[in-house]
Amino acid sequence: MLLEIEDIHVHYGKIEALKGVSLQVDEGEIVTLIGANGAGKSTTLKTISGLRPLTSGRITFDGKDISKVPGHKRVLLGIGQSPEGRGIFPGMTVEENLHMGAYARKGDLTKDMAEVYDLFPRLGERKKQAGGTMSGGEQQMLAIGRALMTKPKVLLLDEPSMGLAPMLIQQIFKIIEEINRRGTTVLVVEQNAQQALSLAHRAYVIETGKVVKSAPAAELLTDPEVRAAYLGGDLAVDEAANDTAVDTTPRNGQD
Ligand SMILES: Nc1ncnc2c1ncn2[C@@H]1O[C@H](COP(=O)(O)OP(=O)(O)OP(=O)(O)O)[C@@H](O)[C@H]1O
Repeated sequence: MLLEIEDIHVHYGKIEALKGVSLQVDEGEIVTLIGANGAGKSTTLKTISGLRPLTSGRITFDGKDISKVPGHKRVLLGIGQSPEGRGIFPGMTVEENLHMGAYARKGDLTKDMAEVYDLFPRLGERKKQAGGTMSGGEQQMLAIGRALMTKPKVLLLDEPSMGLAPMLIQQIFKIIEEINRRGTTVLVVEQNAQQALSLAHRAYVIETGKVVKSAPAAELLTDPEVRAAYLGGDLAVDEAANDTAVDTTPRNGQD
């Protein structure tokens, strides 16, 4: 197992945001964490990357207890995060932003930069453009590219689809799949449960700071409770809607 979180409790002042979350990520997997606003998804990722301290519980990464390891050292161990809201450096060019991702590494970055440009040709076309002048989708690509420059064993993605047009969402999810195919384990937090469950191997559902379900992602796509809460309806309703959509029989006098 690459990453294991055991019974973590996390507070913001007196508010307990995580009330005993446990989850595991195996090497090579794409795992997703879905849940409503405020459920604790982002907090879980921030706690894994070391941006939030644990009140109690344990995080083990690559066989090592990292619960008390500071965030900048977790990056060196192989935990890379693309944060919610992207957090790129707006005044720096695309190229400079990518270099920042690798600031703690020595050696020639040419090959790694080329790999990011291969995944995101759009970034390659815009190496000298300031990050802050890029479109939302391009900034999302840049944030993921920058996280990849840390050479992570696990890539943590917080809401990669946020604020993007449907076509771009498809594109970003395809790229995440390709990043995983090339060998990086992925833990992705998403509001867009349909997309996330279609992409991931396994999924956890989190509600008010607790994991309430975990299963293969494909199973959750047809789980009635998950459908009702996160996928906008139950399967029977969707199937009925599909039947109507493919029914091309002319209706006399109605067209
Ligand atoms: N900086 C903060 N200070 C105080 N409370 C916070 C802070 N950040 C998050 N919280 C609270 O912790 C809980 C979990 O928030 P979190 O951002 O992890 O949820 P989320 O599932 O990622 O939601 P969203 O999808 O809306 O981003 C919420 O009740 C939230 O209000």
